[in-house]
Amino acid sequence: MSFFSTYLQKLALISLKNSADVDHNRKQVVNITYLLAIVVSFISGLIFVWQGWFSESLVHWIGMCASLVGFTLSIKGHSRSARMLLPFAYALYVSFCTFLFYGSQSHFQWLLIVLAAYSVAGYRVSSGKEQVLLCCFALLVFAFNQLFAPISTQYSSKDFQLFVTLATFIVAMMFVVLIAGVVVNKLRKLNEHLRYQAEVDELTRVSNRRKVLAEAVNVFADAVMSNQRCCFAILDLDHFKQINDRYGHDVGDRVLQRCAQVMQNSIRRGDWLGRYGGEEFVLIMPNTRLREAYDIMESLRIQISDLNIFVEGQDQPIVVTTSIGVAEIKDDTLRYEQILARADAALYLAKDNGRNRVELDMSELE
Ligand SMILES: Nc1nc2c(ncn2[C@@H]2O[C@H](COP(=O)(O)OP(=O)(O)OP(=O)(O)O)[C@@H](O)[C@H]2O)c(=O)[nH]1
Repeated sequence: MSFFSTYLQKLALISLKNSADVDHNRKQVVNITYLLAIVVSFISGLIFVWQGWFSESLVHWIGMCASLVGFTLSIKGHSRSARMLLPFAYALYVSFCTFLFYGSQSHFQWLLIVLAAYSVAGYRVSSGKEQVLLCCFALLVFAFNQLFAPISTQYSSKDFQLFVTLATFIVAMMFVVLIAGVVVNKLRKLNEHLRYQAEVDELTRVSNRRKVLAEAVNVFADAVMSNQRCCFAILDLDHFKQINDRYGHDVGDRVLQRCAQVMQNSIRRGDWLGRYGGEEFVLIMPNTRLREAYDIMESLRIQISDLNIFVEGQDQPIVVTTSIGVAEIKDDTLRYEQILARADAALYLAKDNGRNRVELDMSELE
């Protein structure tokens, strides 16, 4: 079932690959509904041919052609026409089959329930009126079939009706599963997108201040509970204002991006890097002693100072340096903000001592 649903969903995405279209999921629902209609009418047509009911099988082939037309319209971009055609083609096909072949006792008319699910997932939330109309339409057609279709016909033996009932249940179930899959997928992607927006700094693509400070709380709590060490470092690019003033804000942005990239590439698994604000970054290093943190920061400082950033219109590359302050958790540290404050004090020291250097929190060295 999941194998089938994966391939059906992929097929439904034929025309939608790489689409940034906001209607992406609704189109996918329309395509899935058409594909299911194609499969149902095709299998029904084959069964009728196998039974020797050649002329009767025409109803199924016409149903299949109508579904193919709708699917083609949908993938060619005529979404509105495809969306409008579907309920009518579907209702006509179900009614013809119920009246002419299966009879109301086969429960084939229950396939109309698919239109209710389709009205929810295939239309915009703002199209409430259309959705209600479609549900009413499905209900009316269902009632019409239930009340006026013959209970059985010459084609529908008891066994055949049982087969149609089971097939109807399976198709309706598959449809609901596929549509639920589309909706859940959409919600998952939306959730991921919102989380990305909430946690990632747009310019540098590293964690933003909110996210990295949330991780600082976790790392600090873990360190306290497991009686382990952890270090926080604050990194600040030197004389960044001059870069902005000399080369412009856009170039300043590029410099920030390149430096963030270097930092991101050189941090260890389990470390957390985030943009603290402006040209300042914070690095959280769990389970790390001050000396080890110093070595890591020293290596990072050298990598940044070795960066030659070429920009258009400039013969000489831009060279940027960074000052870094590092502090370690202490036995009497009660809140993570205390480590950050000590790292900040060490950073000021690095600036005061001439920049492009790493300074450790002095209180640790006493
Ligand atoms: N291009 C760019 N500039 C930024 C961004 N955020 C902050 N800045 C700039 O970063 C500069 C920071 O300047 P200062 O705080 O004076 O620090 P500095 O020039 O780096 O000097 P020191 O830190 O003392 O070495 C300001 O000019 C801000 O406008 C940003 O996202 N993009």
